[in-house]
Amino acid sequence: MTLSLTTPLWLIGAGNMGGAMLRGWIAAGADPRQITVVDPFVEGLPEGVTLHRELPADAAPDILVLAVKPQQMGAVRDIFSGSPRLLLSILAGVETETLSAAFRAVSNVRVMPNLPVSIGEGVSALFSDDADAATRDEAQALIAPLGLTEWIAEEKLFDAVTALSGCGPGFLFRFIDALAEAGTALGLPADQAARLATATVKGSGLLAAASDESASTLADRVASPGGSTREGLNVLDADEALKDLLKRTLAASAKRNAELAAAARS
Ligand SMILES: NC(=O)C1=CN([C@@H]2O[C@H](COP(=O)(O)OP(=O)(O)OC[C@H]3O[C@@H](n4cnc5c(N)ncnc54)[C@H](O)[C@@H]3O)[C@@H](O)[C@H]2O)C=CC1
Ligand SMILES: O=C(O)[C@@H]1CCC=N1
Repeated sequence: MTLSLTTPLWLIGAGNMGGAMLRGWIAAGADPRQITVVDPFVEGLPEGVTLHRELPADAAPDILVLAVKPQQMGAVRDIFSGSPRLLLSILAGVETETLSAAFRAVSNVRVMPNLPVSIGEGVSALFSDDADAATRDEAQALIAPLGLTEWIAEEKLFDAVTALSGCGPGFLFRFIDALAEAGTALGLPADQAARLATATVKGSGLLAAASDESASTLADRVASPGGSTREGLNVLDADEALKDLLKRTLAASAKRNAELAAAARS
């Protein structure tokens, strides 16, 4: 899916996530000359992108993508005098009402992307309660080249999608590390175990995405009756150990998003 920017886009904050979206957009064909970044510290931006260390006084962005940390939103709001037509915010836990009061955009769309957007394989959840159909289509066209996009019906579910797909890559990277370490504990060289673990997660994810069968059925296909996968699954399934661990993991992330929202409201 290619991206053609028809209007200039301003990206405020190009760190881990803003930078990943920027790379994803340019890889998808966006003209870097249509993109302006405002970031006091970022280095190594793609060629052709305009960089300002601070927001110029006469800046009047049409599309503003806000990608600073929630705790940095106040500093951006205080120097921002214009009213963008469309605000896309990726700030975890900062609600539409807070964004709308701070930036006075005509339309506000919350987006929760994840890190694989940099290679067009991300997941982005979107929510808006004030964008009309054409503006929602515009937001969708901007985000869809970065991977799967899903509109969320209620803003209260945003903390849940943030925990699942926004934070999810962090949990999966940890899983890859743990899988590799477990292989090393059985005697494999560490670098080889890391390659095997990474490729196993990659291939399994691709297969799950391409298959009509559920992940649960696919797990059963790996587990031959009386074989060794079943013995391993029995460990993960005992007392729902893995399910319980992930429920607690996502609940902790969702709780933190709610705390960030409360802090941003005040
Ligand atoms: N890292 C991730 O995987 C994800 C992050 N997010 C959201 O993305 C936002 C940014 O997170 P990260 O990229 O991880 O943080 P980060 O710290 O890597 O990036 C923040 C960027 O903002 C810049 N910045 C700081 N003050 C600024 C200002 N006044 N004006 C302009 N730029 C300023 C910093 O120099 C930095 O480059 C957060 O709100 C987070 O909730 C959302 C989904 C996933
Ligand atoms: O850790 C964070 O707060 C952000 C939100 C989703 C992923 N990273």
